[in-house]
Amino acid sequence: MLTIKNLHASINGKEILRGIDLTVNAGEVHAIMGPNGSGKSTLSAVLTGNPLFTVTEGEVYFNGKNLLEMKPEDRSREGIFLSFQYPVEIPGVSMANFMRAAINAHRTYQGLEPISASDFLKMMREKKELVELDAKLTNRSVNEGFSGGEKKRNEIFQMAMLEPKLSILDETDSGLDIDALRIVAEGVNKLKRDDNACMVITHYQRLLDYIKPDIVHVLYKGKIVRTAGPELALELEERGYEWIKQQVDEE
Ligand SMILES: Nc1ncnc2c1ncn2[C@@H]1O[C@H](COP(=O)(O)OP(=O)(O)OP(=O)(O)O)[C@@H](O)[C@H]1O
Repeated sequence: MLTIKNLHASINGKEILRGIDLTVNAGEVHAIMGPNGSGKSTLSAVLTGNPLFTVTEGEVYFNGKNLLEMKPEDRSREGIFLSFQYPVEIPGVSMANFMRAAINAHRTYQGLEPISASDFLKMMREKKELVELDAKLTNRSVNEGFSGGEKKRNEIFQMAMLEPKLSILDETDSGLDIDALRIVAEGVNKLKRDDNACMVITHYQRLLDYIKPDIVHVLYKGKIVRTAGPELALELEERGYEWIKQQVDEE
Protein backbone atom coordinates (compact mmCIF):
# COMPACT_ATOMS: atom_id res chain seq x y z
CA MET A 1 0.00 0.00 0.00
CA LEU A 2 2.70 2.49 1.04
CA THR A 3 6.33 2.25 -0.04
CA ILE A 4 8.85 4.79 1.18
CA LYS A 5 12.33 4.62 -0.29
CA ASN A 6 15.32 6.62 0.97
CA LEU A 7 13.16 9.59 1.95
CA HIS A 8 15.04 12.74 2.89
CA ALA A 9 13.26 15.92 3.92
CA SER A 10 14.27 19.24 5.40
CA ILE A 11 12.84 22.41 6.88
CA ASN A 12 14.53 25.81 6.54
CA GLY A 13 17.57 24.05 5.10
CA LYS A 14 17.87 21.68 8.11
CA GLU A 15 17.72 18.01 7.19
CA ILE A 16 15.26 16.15 9.44
CA LEU A 17 14.52 12.91 7.57
CA ARG A 18 17.75 11.26 6.47
CA GLY A 19 16.82 8.21 4.46
CA ILE A 20 13.58 6.58 5.59
CA ASP A 21 12.74 3.17 4.14
CA LEU A 22 9.35 1.77 5.11
CA THR A 23 6.74 -0.53 3.59
CA VAL A 24 3.18 -0.72 4.91
CA ASN A 25 0.91 -3.45 3.57
CA ALA A 26 -2.88 -3.57 3.69
CA GLY A 27 -4.15 -5.06 6.94
CA GLU A 28 -1.13 -3.95 8.99
CA VAL A 29 -0.84 -1.65 12.00
CA HIS A 30 2.59 -0.04 12.35
CA ALA A 31 3.76 1.81 15.45
CA ILE A 32 6.39 4.51 14.99
CA MET A 33 8.28 5.25 18.17
CA GLY A 34 11.49 7.12 18.91
CA PRO A 35 13.06 9.78 21.10
CA ASN A 36 11.97 13.44 21.00
CA GLY A 37 13.01 15.27 17.88
CA SER A 38 13.81 12.13 15.89
CA GLY A 39 11.46 13.09 13.02
CA LYS A 40 8.23 11.21 13.73
CA SER A 41 5.88 14.15 13.25
CA THR A 42 7.95 15.30 10.29
CA LEU A 43 7.36 11.94 8.61
CA SER A 44 3.57 12.29 8.99
CA ALA A 45 3.75 15.90 7.77
CA VAL A 46 5.75 14.92 4.68
CA LEU A 47 3.40 12.02 3.85
CA THR A 48 0.35 14.29 3.99
CA GLY A 49 2.02 17.05 1.97
CA ASN A 50 2.70 19.77 4.55
CA PRO A 51 4.32 22.53 2.43
CA LEU A 52 6.65 23.61 5.25
CA PHE A 53 8.85 20.60 4.52
CA THR A 54 10.94 20.05 1.39
CA VAL A 55 11.59 16.56 0.13
CA THR A 56 15.17 16.56 -1.07
CA GLU A 57 15.57 12.90 -2.05
CA GLY A 58 13.68 9.62 -2.23
CA GLU A 59 10.36 8.23 -3.40
CA VAL A 60 6.96 7.49 -1.87
CA TYR A 61 4.37 5.33 -3.62
CA PHE A 62 0.81 4.95 -2.38
CA ASN A 63 -1.15 2.18 -4.08
CA GLY A 64 1.21 2.45 -7.04
CA LYS A 65 0.88 6.24 -7.42
CA ASN A 66 3.65 8.74 -6.83
CA LEU A 67 2.50 10.39 -3.61
CA LEU A 68 5.06 13.18 -3.63
CA GLU A 69 3.63 14.59 -6.86
CA MET A 70 0.13 14.90 -5.39
CA LYS A 71 -1.41 17.97 -3.77
CA PRO A 72 -2.31 17.49 -0.07
CA GLU A 73 -6.05 17.39 -0.87
CA ASP A 74 -5.52 14.68 -3.49
CA ARG A 75 -3.56 12.61 -0.97
CA SER A 76 -6.63 12.78 1.25
CA ARG A 77 -8.94 11.90 -1.64
CA GLU A 78 -6.68 8.94 -2.47
CA GLY A 79 -7.35 7.67 1.06
CA ILE A 80 -4.72 9.05 3.43
CA PHE A 81 -6.04 10.39 6.72
CA LEU A 82 -4.01 12.28 9.32
CA SER A 83 -5.38 12.60 12.81
CA PHE A 84 -4.02 15.80 14.28
CA GLN A 85 -2.46 16.14 17.69
CA TYR A 86 -4.37 19.37 18.24
CA PRO A 87 -7.54 19.39 16.09
CA VAL A 88 -8.67 22.87 15.04
CA GLU A 89 -12.02 24.44 15.92
CA ILE A 90 -14.15 25.67 13.00
CA PRO A 91 -16.78 27.98 14.51
CA GLY A 92 -19.93 28.41 12.44
CA VAL A 93 -19.48 25.17 10.45
CA SER A 94 -21.70 22.36 11.68
CA MET A 95 -20.27 18.87 12.00
CA ALA A 96 -22.86 17.55 9.56
CA ASN A 97 -22.08 20.12 6.86
CA PHE A 98 -18.36 19.64 7.35
CA MET A 99 -18.55 15.85 7.06
CA ARG A 100 -20.91 15.94 4.10
CA ALA A 101 -18.63 18.36 2.22
CA ALA A 102 -15.61 16.16 2.97
CA ILE A 103 -17.35 12.96 1.88
CA ASN A 104 -18.66 14.56 -1.30
CA ALA A 105 -15.22 15.95 -2.18
CA HIS A 106 -13.89 12.37 -1.97
CA ARG A 107 -16.84 11.01 -3.97
CA THR A 108 -16.45 13.61 -6.73
CA TYR A 109 -12.76 12.66 -7.02
CA GLN A 110 -13.81 9.00 -7.40
CA GLY A 111 -16.36 9.93 -10.09
CA LEU A 112 -19.33 9.16 -7.81
CA GLU A 113 -22.57 11.12 -7.30
CA PRO A 114 -22.88 13.16 -4.07
CA ILE A 115 -24.17 11.08 -1.17
CA SER A 116 -27.95 11.27 -0.68
CA ALA A 117 -29.34 12.94 2.44
CA SER A 118 -30.79 9.67 3.72
CA ASP A 119 -27.59 7.66 3.13
CA PHE A 120 -25.58 10.40 4.80
CA LEU A 121 -27.79 10.47 7.89
CA LYS A 122 -27.68 6.68 8.12
CA MET A 123 -23.91 6.72 7.88
CA MET A 124 -23.63 9.46 10.53
CA ARG A 125 -25.81 7.39 12.86
CA GLU A 126 -23.86 4.18 12.32
CA LYS A 127 -20.43 5.76 12.73
CA LYS A 128 -21.47 7.77 15.79
CA GLU A 129 -22.48 4.51 17.42
CA LEU A 130 -19.30 2.79 16.32
CA VAL A 131 -17.02 5.32 18.02
CA GLU A 132 -19.53 6.09 20.81
CA LEU A 133 -19.66 9.78 19.95
CA ASP A 134 -22.22 11.76 21.93
CA ALA A 135 -24.97 12.66 19.42
CA LYS A 136 -25.12 16.20 20.81
CA LEU A 137 -21.58 16.90 19.62
CA THR A 138 -22.47 16.50 15.96
CA ASN A 139 -25.09 19.27 16.29
CA ARG A 140 -22.37 21.73 17.24
CA SER A 141 -19.73 23.52 15.18
CA VAL A 142 -16.65 21.45 14.38
CA ASN A 143 -14.64 21.00 17.60
CA GLU A 144 -15.92 24.32 19.01
CA GLY A 145 -15.61 24.16 22.78
CA PHE A 146 -14.99 20.40 22.67
CA SER A 147 -12.81 19.04 25.46
CA GLY A 148 -9.50 17.44 24.49
CA GLY A 149 -10.99 13.95 24.74
CA GLU A 150 -14.07 14.96 22.74
CA LYS A 151 -11.88 16.40 19.99
CA LYS A 152 -9.95 13.15 19.89
CA ARG A 153 -13.09 11.07 19.68
CA ASN A 154 -14.31 13.41 16.96
CA GLU A 155 -11.12 12.79 14.99
CA ILE A 156 -11.79 9.07 15.12
CA PHE A 157 -15.40 9.72 14.08
CA GLN A 158 -14.15 11.64 11.03
CA MET A 159 -11.79 8.77 10.28
CA ALA A 160 -14.72 6.33 10.48
CA MET A 161 -16.81 8.49 8.14
CA LEU A 162 -14.08 8.92 5.52
CA GLU A 163 -13.02 5.25 5.59
CA PRO A 164 -9.37 5.96 4.71
CA LYS A 165 -7.05 3.35 3.27
CA LEU A 166 -4.14 4.60 5.38
CA SER A 167 -4.69 6.35 8.71
CA ILE A 168 -1.80 8.17 10.33
CA LEU A 169 -2.37 8.92 13.99
CA ASP A 170 0.08 11.37 15.50
CA GLU A 171 -0.22 11.11 19.25
CA THR A 172 3.23 12.47 20.05
CA ASP A 173 3.50 14.40 23.30
CA SER A 174 -0.21 14.94 23.28
CA GLY A 175 -0.98 14.68 26.97
CA LEU A 176 -3.97 12.49 26.25
CA ASP A 177 -5.58 11.14 29.35
CA ILE A 178 -6.14 7.42 29.69
CA ASP A 179 -9.74 7.69 28.40
CA ALA A 180 -8.65 9.57 25.28
CA LEU A 181 -5.93 6.96 24.69
CA ARG A 182 -8.56 4.23 24.93
CA ILE A 183 -10.89 6.10 22.54
CA VAL A 184 -8.19 6.36 19.92
CA ALA A 185 -7.21 2.74 20.39
CA GLU A 186 -10.73 1.33 20.29
CA GLY A 187 -11.48 3.40 17.19
CA VAL A 188 -8.42 2.05 15.43
CA ASN A 189 -9.25 -1.53 16.42
CA LYS A 190 -12.87 -1.27 15.29
CA LEU A 191 -11.93 0.28 11.95
CA LYS A 192 -9.16 -2.22 11.21
CA ARG A 193 -9.81 -4.22 8.05
CA ASP A 194 -7.86 -6.38 5.64
CA ASP A 195 -7.91 -3.61 3.05
CA ASN A 196 -6.75 -0.69 5.19
CA ALA A 197 -3.69 0.12 7.25
CA CYS A 198 -2.67 2.34 10.11
CA MET A 199 0.49 4.09 11.27
CA VAL A 200 0.45 5.11 14.93
CA ILE A 201 3.06 7.57 16.11
CA THR A 202 3.38 7.28 19.84
CA HIS A 203 5.73 7.75 22.74
CA TYR A 204 3.89 5.46 25.01
CA GLN A 205 3.80 1.73 25.23
CA ARG A 206 0.50 2.14 27.10
CA LEU A 207 -1.30 3.09 23.85
CA LEU A 208 0.06 -0.14 22.43
CA ASP A 209 -1.58 -2.03 25.30
CA TYR A 210 -4.85 -1.23 23.52
CA ILE A 211 -3.75 -1.12 19.89
CA LYS A 212 -1.83 -4.22 18.96
CA PRO A 213 0.73 -3.20 16.35
CA ASP A 214 1.96 -5.80 13.91
CA ILE A 215 5.25 -4.00 13.48
CA VAL A 216 7.12 -1.50 15.67
CA HIS A 217 9.73 0.88 14.26
CA VAL A 218 12.16 3.14 16.09
CA LEU A 219 13.05 6.40 14.42
CA TYR A 220 16.28 8.08 15.48
CA LYS A 221 18.07 10.99 13.84
CA GLY A 222 15.72 10.86 10.88
CA LYS A 223 16.17 7.17 10.10
CA ILE A 224 14.38 3.96 11.02
CA VAL A 225 17.04 2.25 13.09
CA ARG A 226 15.12 -0.74 14.46
CA THR A 227 12.10 -2.72 13.24
CA ALA A 228 10.57 -5.64 15.12
CA GLY A 229 7.33 -7.04 16.50
CA PRO A 230 5.31 -5.66 19.44
CA GLU A 231 7.93 -6.97 21.88
CA LEU A 232 10.19 -4.07 20.85
CA ALA A 233 7.71 -1.55 22.34
CA LEU A 234 7.75 -3.46 25.62
CA GLU A 235 11.53 -3.48 25.66
CA LEU A 236 11.60 0.29 25.04
CA GLU A 237 9.16 0.84 27.89
CA GLU A 238 11.48 -1.08 30.17
CA ARG A 239 14.87 0.10 28.98
CA GLY A 240 14.24 3.50 27.35
CA TYR A 241 16.03 4.62 24.17
CA GLU A 242 19.59 5.07 25.48
CA TRP A 243 20.74 1.56 24.53
CA ILE A 244 19.47 1.95 20.97
CA LYS A 245 21.05 5.39 20.66
CA GLN A 246 24.37 3.98 21.84
CA GLN A 247 24.22 1.00 19.50
CA VAL A 248 23.29 3.17 16.52
CA ASP A 249 25.89 5.85 17.29
CA GLU A 250 28.56 3.12 17.43
CA GLU A 251 27.46 1.48 14.16
N1 LIG B 1 9.83 24.71 11.71
C1 LIG B 1 10.95 24.13 12.11
N2 LIG B 1 12.13 24.76 12.06
C2 LIG B 1 13.28 24.17 12.47
N3 LIG B 1 13.34 22.91 12.95
C3 LIG B 1 12.20 22.23 13.01
C4 LIG B 1 10.94 22.77 12.60
N4 LIG B 1 9.98 21.85 12.77
C5 LIG B 1 10.61 20.75 13.28
N5 LIG B 1 11.92 20.99 13.42
C6 LIG B 1 12.93 20.10 14.00
O1 LIG B 1 12.83 18.83 13.39
C7 LIG B 1 13.23 17.82 14.31
C8 LIG B 1 12.21 16.69 14.26
O2 LIG B 1 10.97 17.15 14.78
P1 LIG B 1 9.69 16.20 14.86
O3 LIG B 1 8.59 17.02 15.43
O4 LIG B 1 9.48 15.55 13.56
O5 LIG B 1 10.21 15.12 15.91
P2 LIG B 1 9.37 14.05 16.72
O6 LIG B 1 10.15 12.78 16.60
O7 LIG B 1 7.96 14.04 16.28
O8 LIG B 1 9.54 14.64 18.16
P3 LIG B 1 8.63 14.54 19.48
O9 LIG B 1 8.73 13.13 19.92
O10 LIG B 1 9.36 15.46 20.43
O11 LIG B 1 7.26 15.01 19.14
C9 LIG B 1 13.36 18.50 15.65
O12 LIG B 1 14.73 18.69 15.93
C10 LIG B 1 12.68 19.84 15.46
O13 LIG B 1 13.24 20.86 16.26
